[in-house]
Amino acid sequence: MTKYILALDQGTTSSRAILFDHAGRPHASAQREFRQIFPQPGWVEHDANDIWASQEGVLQQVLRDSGVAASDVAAIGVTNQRETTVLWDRATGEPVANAIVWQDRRNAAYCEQLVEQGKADVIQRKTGLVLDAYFSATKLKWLLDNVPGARARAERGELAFGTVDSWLIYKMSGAHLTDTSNAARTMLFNIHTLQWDTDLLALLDIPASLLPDVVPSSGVAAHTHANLLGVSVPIAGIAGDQQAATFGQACLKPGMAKNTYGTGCFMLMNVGKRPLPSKNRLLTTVGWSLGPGSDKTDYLLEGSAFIAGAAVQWMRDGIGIIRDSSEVEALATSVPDSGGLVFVPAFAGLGAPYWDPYARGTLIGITRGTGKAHIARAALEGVAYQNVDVLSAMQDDAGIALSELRVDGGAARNDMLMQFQADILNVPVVRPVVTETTALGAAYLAGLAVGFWDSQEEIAAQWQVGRRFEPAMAADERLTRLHKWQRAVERSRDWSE
Ligand SMILES: Nc1ncnc2c1ncn2[C@@H]1O[C@H](COP(=O)(O)OP(=O)(O)O)[C@@H](O)[C@H]1O
Ligand SMILES: O=P(O)(O)OC[C@H](O)CO
Repeated sequence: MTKYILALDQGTTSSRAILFDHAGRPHASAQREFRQIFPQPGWVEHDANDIWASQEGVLQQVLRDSGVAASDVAAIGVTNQRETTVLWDRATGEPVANAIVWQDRRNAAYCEQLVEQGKADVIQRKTGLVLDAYFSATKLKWLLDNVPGARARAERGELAFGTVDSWLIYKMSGAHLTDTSNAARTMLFNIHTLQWDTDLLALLDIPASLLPDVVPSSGVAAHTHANLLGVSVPIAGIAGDQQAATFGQACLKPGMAKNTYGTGCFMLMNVGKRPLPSKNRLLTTVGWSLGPGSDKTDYLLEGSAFIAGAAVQWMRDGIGIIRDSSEVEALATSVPDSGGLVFVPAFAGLGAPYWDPYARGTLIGITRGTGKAHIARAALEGVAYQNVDVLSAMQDDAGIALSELRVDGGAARNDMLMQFQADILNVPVVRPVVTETTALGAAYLAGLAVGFWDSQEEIAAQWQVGRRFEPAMAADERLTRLHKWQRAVERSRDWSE
């Protein structure tokens, strides 16, 4: 039997390749950063060729460095930064423009026009999404309307659109497809019928010929070109990174939730086999489809905060109060508290449940005694406070109280942040042994499809607690702090003009 599943994790700032063994443990990994392009304030782009070059580079490197033969890889799982929009020429395989990244806000005004035209309700009903520039649809429309000749070429059937999963799979195999979890992030996909929605395509003037075929998240979808690895390997798992992390955290039953602390923070809760509409401006999204049809599909509720680890990066690169992200914990714990300072990390507006693109980062309560340690502490606390708003919206929507929150992502290695998160949520926070849960989720989806793993029960049994953080804050202190946080949030809102 083949020995490994190879997961490709294409994130916002880096591409990773990880080989997983039967126990669901990482055997070897490789990672490469790639270029971020900021052409104007609020715009964020990637060169899709850089994305592919970095991903192919780590794919080859992990096999070379570990000495694992491609013939020992049972299948490939692909997981990716979501919503980021790639448009390429079917004949040459060349992108027609830079990819527009999920963080890009260039279409905020157009989205407001759609809201004014009363389109938000129909969009939420069909797609589960809050009408926002975050999703792919308005990014694709922008490319068609602004890249010279693109619309005419699209109408002649010469171009292909895809999220990053589609782009990577096209480069590896020539197939043009995506899975239900990624399709659900385009704002063009009906999450009830699991098909592209013709009304939304018409509303946004998007030719259907651009779109990839939609396949289940687990299932042999394509095979790699033989010249990529010397042998052809099945591509058998595909999922957006946050959905993959939810699967990798084995949140396989309704009511189970995880939070990933990367650049941003993404909390997702399994709500079962039916999409649950949110009354609190959270997103309803496809988690994964283990086969065709909605009875094989798990749905999730999602709340995102756009800034988490990025606040730590800012303290390192922007104001230079730390030299390395790992120093933030020692600095923050060098003071007993934040000295009354509150930090709302709304650098890119506020995500769920506020959806305020005009909010901005706010540091309030500065006194003569405020020092850099207080700023570090307030920043970590601010990352955690944002999740209180998201979790209370989620518990209200789902009608349940969470029994524990599973956590992962680069900033989840920060023990102070995790303890404060447990305290302020009043919910136990649990960090697993394997924290590469995004890649692991993609590996599980691929491995289930080719019989490398047999069942979801086997996967759930592999999940192991690394460390558990129990809430230890008195209720009155928590409420006092949350009240102060709410006041700070109000001051951060509606700031940018
Ligand atoms: N010890 C730490 N404490 C807090 N944040 C950290 C720590 N180490 C890394 N980070 C943050 O984690 C983020 C990287 O996590 P990762 O999961 O790789 O993110 P992404 O997938 O979004 O690129 C960075 O923003 C970094 O600032
Ligand atoms: O690349 P990440 O890990 O920051 O994830 C980005 C999300 O998929 C955006 O929706």
